[in-house]
Amino acid sequence: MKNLLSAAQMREADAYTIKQQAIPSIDLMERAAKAFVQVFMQEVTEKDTSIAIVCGPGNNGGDGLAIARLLAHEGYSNCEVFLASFSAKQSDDYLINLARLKEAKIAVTPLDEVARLRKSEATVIVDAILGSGLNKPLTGDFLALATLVSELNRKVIAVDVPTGFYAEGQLSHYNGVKAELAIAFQQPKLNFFFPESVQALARFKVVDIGLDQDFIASQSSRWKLTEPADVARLLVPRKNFSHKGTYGHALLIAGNETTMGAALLAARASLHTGAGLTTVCLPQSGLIALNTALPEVMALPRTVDLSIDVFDQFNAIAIGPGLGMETENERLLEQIIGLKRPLVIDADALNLLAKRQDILAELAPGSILTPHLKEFDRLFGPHENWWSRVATASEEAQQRKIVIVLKNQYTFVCLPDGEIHINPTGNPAMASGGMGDVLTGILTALLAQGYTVADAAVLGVYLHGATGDELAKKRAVVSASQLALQIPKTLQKILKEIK
Ligand SMILES: NC(=O)C1=CN([C@@H]2O[C@H](COP(=O)(O)OP(=O)(O)OC[C@H]3O[C@@H](n4cnc5c(N)ncnc54)[C@H](O)[C@@H]3O)[C@@H](O)[C@H]2O)[C@@H](O)CC1
Ligand SMILES: Nc1ncnc2c1ncn2[C@@H]1O[C@H](COP(=O)(O)OP(=O)(O)O)[C@@H](O)[C@H]1O
Repeated sequence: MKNLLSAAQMREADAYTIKQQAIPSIDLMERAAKAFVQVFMQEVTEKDTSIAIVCGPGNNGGDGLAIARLLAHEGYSNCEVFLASFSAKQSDDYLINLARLKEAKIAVTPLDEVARLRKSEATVIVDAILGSGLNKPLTGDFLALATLVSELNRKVIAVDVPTGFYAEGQLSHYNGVKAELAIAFQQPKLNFFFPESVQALARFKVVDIGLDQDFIASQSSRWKLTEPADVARLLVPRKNFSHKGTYGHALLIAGNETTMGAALLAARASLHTGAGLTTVCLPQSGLIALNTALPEVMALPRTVDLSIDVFDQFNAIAIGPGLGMETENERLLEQIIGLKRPLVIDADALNLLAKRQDILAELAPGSILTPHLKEFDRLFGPHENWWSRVATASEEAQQRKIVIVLKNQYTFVCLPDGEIHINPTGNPAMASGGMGDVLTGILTALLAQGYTVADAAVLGVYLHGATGDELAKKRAVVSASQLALQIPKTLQKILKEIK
């Protein structure tokens, strides 16, 4: 997994690399500019596109100047360079690149008045005004320029980050540049994974600028990004001479009169994630549907006189999808939590726990909660932004020694040891009902097969999103049923990569 560093740690990585590789900072800047240009050329393929490169006074602006020279070298013939120097002091590497640009006979236009940019007819704007050096809110000329860049409504491609964007911390009242794309150096910024970043960028790409990998890996950071190599390492192939007993028995306590589908979806996902056996504990009225739709799955009718001993036979238990909020379900949840076994808790079970904090306190360590935003806030109180929500999730996970899977486009898997694993897979085609039920089925099947709680959570969330990504290559909308059926293909793909 990739260790995601803060902006301050990234500056240390820069400094370390400069020393360790004996590479002057101006050469590192050149490397960064070249890496940017490689991606830029894929984005803007027409070399006569009119491009405005707006450069601030620091190293972000220095990158912009180097980018302008490299683009001219690549044959982009219609570039204008604007200098947003204002009153700030210019960095050394900025000045070197300014001299190089002049040597290359490329003209620059100082923006002594911000409004001069308005006359530009560029269809693409490269935002190299301020980058990760941002240390105070935008005001004055910088704010006016950032506002104008956004207002011009051109395709804005930001160098490293859009001007005004903080790499981490709360992004409440964003007043910076609105970019179509940010081409970030070395690693994605933490805030790219937070929903509030839509105010600043539509998408991002990351380019490697060769900072010291060992140094980055050695830094202490609670933030991790799950990578394909991690899931390939975690996933265990099925063994020779194995049988259904080898892969555990998953139980899903789910479904109600009008939400029986949730139970079927979770069961379908458990089946296709490879649990040896899957049983659904559902109301009597769901039996025909279950037997018809999923003949491989067994049923445990959910009657009021259900003996609690019956739960001993299962290797992993989930409760919640489509369960319903009735008193008898609340009682059942209390009994199940009373078993003092790790559980997967989703949907209505989370909503019931929001009302019953006394039972929540009894939850066994090693349990997994899978809330979306609303379920999370119902459980742990309202949050004004995602940064504080994730902070609470991590604190709760540590205090209760549980895993909290806080679901979103980028799901945050908060572990009891304080690590927060950001999941990069998944896409908006998956934003439809039942998707969370499928995730619960996946997680329960992985636990039944003997994966540790942390591994099951990281692997399961990745698998869920990766399956959605594969389906979304050919579909604008992906349904939960389709996703559940496709899981074995994703598993096979990951296993092939191991070989
Ligand atoms: N080795 C390195 O350090 C590398 C840095 N690179 C670039 O360097 C950038 C960071 O450069 P800098 O640290 O020079 O900083 P910036 O270029 O982001 O900002 C310039 C200066 O503006 C001032 N400033 C901050 N917030 C302001 C505000 N709201 N209003 C007015 N002035 C403000 C700060 O004093 C800052 O140092 C990265 O984003 C990246 O683009 C790349 O060249 C790759 C290598
Ligand atoms: N835009 C998106 N990008 C990535 N994943 C998404 C997106 N929208 C939804 N998902 C995933 O789908 C699931 C939805 O869960 P949830 O809201 O509980 O659905 P439901 O209650 O309908 O089953 C989560 O795992 C979430 O990460």
